[in-house]
Amino acid sequence: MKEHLNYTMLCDFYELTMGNGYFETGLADQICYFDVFFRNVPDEGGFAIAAGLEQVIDYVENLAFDDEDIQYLRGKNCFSEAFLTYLKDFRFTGDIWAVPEGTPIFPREPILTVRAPAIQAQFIETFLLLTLNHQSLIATKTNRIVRAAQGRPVSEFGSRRAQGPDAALLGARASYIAGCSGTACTLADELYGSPAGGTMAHSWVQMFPDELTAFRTYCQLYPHNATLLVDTYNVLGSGVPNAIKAFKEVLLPQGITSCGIRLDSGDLAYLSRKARKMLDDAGLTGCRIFASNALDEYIIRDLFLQGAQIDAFGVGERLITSRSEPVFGGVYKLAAVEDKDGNIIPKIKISENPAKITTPHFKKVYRLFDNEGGKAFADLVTLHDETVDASKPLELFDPDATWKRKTFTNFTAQELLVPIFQGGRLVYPRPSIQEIRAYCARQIELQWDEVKRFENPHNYYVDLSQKLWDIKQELLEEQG
Ligand SMILES: Nc1ncnc2c1ncn2[C@@H]1O[C@H](COP(=O)(O)OP(=O)(O)OP(=O)(O)O)[C@@H](O)[C@H]1O
Ligand SMILES: O=P(O)(O)OC[C@H]1O[C@H](OP(=O)(O)OP(=O)(O)O)[C@H](O)[C@@H]1O
Ligand SMILES: O=C(O)c1cccnc1
Repeated sequence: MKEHLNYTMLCDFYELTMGNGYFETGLADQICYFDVFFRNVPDEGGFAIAAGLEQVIDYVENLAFDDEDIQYLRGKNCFSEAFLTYLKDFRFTGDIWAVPEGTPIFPREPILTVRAPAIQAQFIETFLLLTLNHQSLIATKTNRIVRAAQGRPVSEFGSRRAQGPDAALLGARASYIAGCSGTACTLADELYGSPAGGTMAHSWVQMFPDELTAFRTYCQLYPHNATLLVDTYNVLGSGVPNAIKAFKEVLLPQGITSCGIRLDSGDLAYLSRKARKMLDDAGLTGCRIFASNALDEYIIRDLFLQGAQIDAFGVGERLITSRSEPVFGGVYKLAAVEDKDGNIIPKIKISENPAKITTPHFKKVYRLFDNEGGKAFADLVTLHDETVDASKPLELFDPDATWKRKTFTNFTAQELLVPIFQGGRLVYPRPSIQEIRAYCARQIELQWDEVKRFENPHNYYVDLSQKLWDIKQELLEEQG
C-alpha cells in the first residue's frame, strides 16, 4: 500500500487541548456518543450520497502518536507530562456504527455514530469530518452529473484541477462509487480500483507535422482504444475528416469498428450532430462521440434538450471541485454520555437557529420501503433500543409540525447504521469498490424520481420516533 495512513496529527488543536483537559479533570474515560450528520444537501438536491468510510476505517486502525509527535506536542508547553505519556499508547478502543458507503443520506439523520471514552471520541472529530465531508460532496455532485448523462458513461477527468493530491485521488474514488465509469487518474486506479483510461491531449496532435499523421500514428499504436481529439485545428473542416481517414486506413482493415472522437470546445450540440452525420455517412456507425469542456449536470442536460449526439462524457473541474457548491457541511455533535453505572444520559445542543438544535441520545436509523414498488418513503430515527415492527401499522409525524401525521402499513424497515468497530476491533467486512458502486446504484434506484430531480426536489421525510421526540422536547424545555 503506497498510501500514508497515519493521520493521527491531522486534528484540530482543540481536540488535544480538550483531551488534555479531560485527562486532567478525570473525564478521560467517560463514555460519550457523538453523531455525524449534515444539515443541507448541496445544490439544493433531494439527497446526498455517503462516502469516505473506508478511509475512516484506515484512519482509526492506524491511530498512533510516534515519538516525534510527542516531542512536538511537548514543545507547545500546554500539555501535562502525564497526558503526553498517555498519548504514547493512544489507541481507539470504542465502537463505531455507520451507513455503508454509497447509501443515499438525508439531512439531520446520523450517518455515523461513535461510542468511546471521551478523549478518543472527541479526538477523531476532525479527520472523520474531513473525510466524510469531502468524499460525500464529490459522490453527491458526481451522481447528479451521471444522472444527467442518462446512462451514458461519464469519466472523471479532474485531477489537474483538483485542490491537491488527496482531492484528486479520493475525489476519483468517490466519483467512481457514485457512478462514474472510470477516471483519468492512474494512481486512483492503482490504489482504489477506479478504472483508469483516457484519450489524448492537443499536444499529441501538435507534435506531428499534420493532424492526419497524428491520428494515424495513434490508431496504429492503440487500435483497440483509439479516441481521437478532433478540435485542435478545425472540428468539421479537418478534425472529423482526418479521423475518418485514419479509422478507415488503419482500423477497418483490421476489422476494428469500435473507435471514438472527442469534442473539447465549441458548440457541443451542433458539432456532435454534424460529426455524427459525417461518421455515419462514412459507415463508421460504431464510432462513439465523447464530449468534454467544463461540463456539469446542467450543461449535459441542456445538450440533450438540443439534440446532441454524444455517447460519453469526460468531466473534470466542475466535478472534482464540486464547483457549484464546494462545501459539505457534515458536523460532529455530542448526543449522550454514560454515567458510572452505564446509564445513557442524553445531551442536547440548543441554538437560536432551530436547524442547529441537535437530536439527543444514542440512536438508530430505519429506512422504510413501500412493499408495493419497493421505493423508500421515509427514514425514522429512533432510540437505540427501539425496534420498528413492520407487521404493525406505523404512525409517522413531522417532528416540526406534529399535527401532520400519517399511518403506514405494508412496508419494510431496514436499519441503516451498521457496526464498524466494536471495542476498537474492526467488525465490518470491507466491501470492494465495485460492490460499493453497485450498492450505490441499487439504493438510488430505490429513491423516488421526485427526490432525484434537480429543481425543487421532494423533501424526503426524516422523522423521529415518539419516544425520541419526547426526550428531545424534555431537554429543550429543561435547557430553554
Ligand atoms: N450547445 C451547448 N449548450 C450549452 N452549453 C454548451 C454547449 N456547447 C458547449 N457548451 C458549454 O459552454 C462552455 C463554453 O466555454 P468556452 O467558451 O470557454 O469554450 P470554447 O468556446 O470551447 O472555447 P475554448 O476553446 O477556450 O475551450 C463550456 O462549459 C461548454 O461545456
Ligand atoms: O474541462 P473539464 O471538465 O475540467 O475537463 C477536463 C479538461 O481538461 C483538459 O483540458 P486542458 O487542461 O487541456 O485545458 P483546456 O481547458 O484548454 O482544454 C481536457 O481537454 C478537458 O477540457
Ligand atoms: O484522457 C483524456 O482525454 C483527458 C484526461 C484528463 C483531462 N482531460 C482529458
